[in-house]
Amino acid sequence: MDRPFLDLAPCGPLRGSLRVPGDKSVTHRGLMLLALAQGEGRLFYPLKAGDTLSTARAMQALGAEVLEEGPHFRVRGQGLRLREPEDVVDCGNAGTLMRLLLGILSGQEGLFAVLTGDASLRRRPMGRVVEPLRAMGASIDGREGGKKAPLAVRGGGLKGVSYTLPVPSAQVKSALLLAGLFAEGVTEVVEPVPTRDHTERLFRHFGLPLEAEGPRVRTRRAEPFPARDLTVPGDFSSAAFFLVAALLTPGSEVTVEGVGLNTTRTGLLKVLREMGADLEWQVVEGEAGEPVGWIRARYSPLKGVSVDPGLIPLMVDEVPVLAAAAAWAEGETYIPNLSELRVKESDRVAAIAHNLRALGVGVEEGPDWLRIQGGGVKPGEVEPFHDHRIAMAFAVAALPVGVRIWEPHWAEISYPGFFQDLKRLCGAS
Ligand SMILES: O=C(O)C1=C[C@@H](OP(=O)(O)O)[C@@H](O)[C@H](O)C1
Ligand SMILES: C=C(OP(=O)(O)O)C(=O)O
Repeated sequence: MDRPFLDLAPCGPLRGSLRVPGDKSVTHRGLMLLALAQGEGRLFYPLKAGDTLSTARAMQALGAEVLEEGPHFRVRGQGLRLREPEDVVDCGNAGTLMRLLLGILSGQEGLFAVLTGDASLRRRPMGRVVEPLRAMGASIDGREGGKKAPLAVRGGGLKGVSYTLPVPSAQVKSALLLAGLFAEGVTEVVEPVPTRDHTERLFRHFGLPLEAEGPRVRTRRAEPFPARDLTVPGDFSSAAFFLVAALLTPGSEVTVEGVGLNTTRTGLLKVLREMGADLEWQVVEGEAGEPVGWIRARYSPLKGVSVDPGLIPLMVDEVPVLAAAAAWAEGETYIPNLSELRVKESDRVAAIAHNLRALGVGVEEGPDWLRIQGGGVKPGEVEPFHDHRIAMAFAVAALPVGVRIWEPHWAEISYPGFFQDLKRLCGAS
């Protein structure tokens, strides 16, 4: 069978400004919380992409109304009580959807639901949410004793627990906090390493119970709560591709506007600055408790660095595009603490190493680290391994020399229109 591909010509300087699509994490959570609210609320500028459309469909299957109004969504919630779905709920490619929804469904008294997903999602570890949810009293079963989807949930009977996250994961934290809204007593999550805090900010936006004290976050059983409109900031993870593209293409200057600048997401900015990047940013306003502003990137000769392992959870989805920057830097870049990347949409450590080699870049791969020899890339072919971030990051890595990208449509999981935006900024038609 013919596989689709996209040939990108070498890109000249990138110039201009853009707005990237809405934040994926906030869109997933906004749809879920509006589905649990009472009455109607609008989600302004949400991400409408593969992953978040899976969430919209899932919440509809659970009884919420989700209507498109131009670029926005209008959601009519079910209150805290969802409807039993008539069929298996398909979470597509979205880990965030499956894990957070497991938390919500565990709390639904008597409701039965089965969650599945695509081949990638069915390979990903679900034991990390199933185990602590079972400790709260949830009844969940699935493949490999509940470690893999499809997973069947019979909701109800939850009691709060205190749970210390064994791996830094905002998805696990969020699943437990959502379950905690339906549990007797207090549910506490302790995170030794901070992760993105969108769930906590949205709990506050909707007036849901939340106490945060250092590494501890607590919630308790929620009373029915009214819907409230919510504006989604631009996705920092999507902006990152254009920032790095500008940094490594001579003569470039790109400004991304209206982008989320939550510091639990922007670890990449620190690493790039340390590499010598000419980057400026400013918070201009707050939306739904999230800081929003602009970021400007100008072409900069970069140098290799040894990345602080503590920054990885604050840039977990940006490691592929950091590898693109490292490929163009002078000298070696060492990126540690990557074990979580092995269980994303693809094994991203292996996918990064494969594509760097395909572009003529020296790379060594360890169990949880990468060592990349900078100095530029050669024209070649990019294999996304069915992973949106790999497709986009390596389009960026090869931008100055041109590249063939196999199955470019994977980008639509988080960024429909990515290649059009890239071509526009490159001055191509
Ligand atoms: O909570 C979220 O919205 C996300 C958390 C991260 O996953 P983990 O919780 O597995 O680290 C991230 O990789 C994913 O893209 C989105
Ligand atoms: C890991 C990602 O998403 P998810 O876990 O929701 O599939 C991602 O978007 O890079």
